[in-house]
Amino acid sequence: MNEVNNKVLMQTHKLGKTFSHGGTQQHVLKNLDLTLYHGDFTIIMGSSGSGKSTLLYAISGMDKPTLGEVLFEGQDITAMSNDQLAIFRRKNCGFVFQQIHLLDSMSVLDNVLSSAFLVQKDRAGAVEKAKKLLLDVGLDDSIWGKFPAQISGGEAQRAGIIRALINSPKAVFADEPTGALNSSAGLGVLRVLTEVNKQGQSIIMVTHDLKTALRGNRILYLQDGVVIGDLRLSPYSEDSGPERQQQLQSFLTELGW
Ligand SMILES: Nc1ncnc2c1ncn2[C@@H]1O[C@H](COP(=O)(O)OP(=O)(O)OP(=O)(O)O)[C@@H](O)[C@H]1O
Repeated sequence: MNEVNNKVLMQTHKLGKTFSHGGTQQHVLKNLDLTLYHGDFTIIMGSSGSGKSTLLYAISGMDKPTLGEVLFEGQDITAMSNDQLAIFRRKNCGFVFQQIHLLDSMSVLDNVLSSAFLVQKDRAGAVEKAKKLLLDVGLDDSIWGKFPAQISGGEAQRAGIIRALINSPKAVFADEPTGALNSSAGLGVLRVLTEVNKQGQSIIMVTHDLKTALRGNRILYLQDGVVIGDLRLSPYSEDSGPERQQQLQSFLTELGW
């Protein structure tokens, strides 16, 4: 499916983000014109401080850019009020961060349902969907009633992903989602993301890690707030050959990664 994705999910026009530190201005994103497509697993790479997270927050409506526009399916989200943005995000976006913040006072299932009930009117349907998705990521009913303090980091991250997916968002935004996990838990998380992307879920993910980036079918490379590289790869599969890794490695090496 991913090879022919050409339906525009979002576009940025002359996107800019500037932070002020005392009297000094830091231009972190500079005049970015970018088009992202439905169904893609888009990876954002680049050196530390190049503006990856800032870009992710600006295009997902988590933060307001200083200049320019972000059009999400043609709708200018930069023109929205904070209240409109909050509703927009709830309906259209799922978020997965390095540190998953499940609510400590709620069980795993209730954490997922707390997101679902904000949007979905059919409560019984939402419960059924939550259980199915949790099962799909290997979290069975022995986990559903547990509290965050009683589960592992990998289990919490998978529950966090289901919370991000429960409202069938148009885009999932992930910032180093495996960064805090050991390699086997990280692999579990990547498998889930790969699987939902195969089913058509658009994902935009920031990562430093080559193995993680290999999951994507489009790699954007950011340097000093500008996209200087844009690579298309075939969709990931478990038996993707070494050429795919070689292709990504050469792309990154050429850009000075
Ligand atoms: N809220 C903020 N206030 C002030 N400066 C910020 C803020 N957020 C980010 N910055 C600055 O913007 C620059 C880019 O930060 P950003 O987190 O986007 O980079 P990154 O590429 O994601 O880095 P890393 O790979 O290290 O996470 C950094 O110099 C950072 O200090």
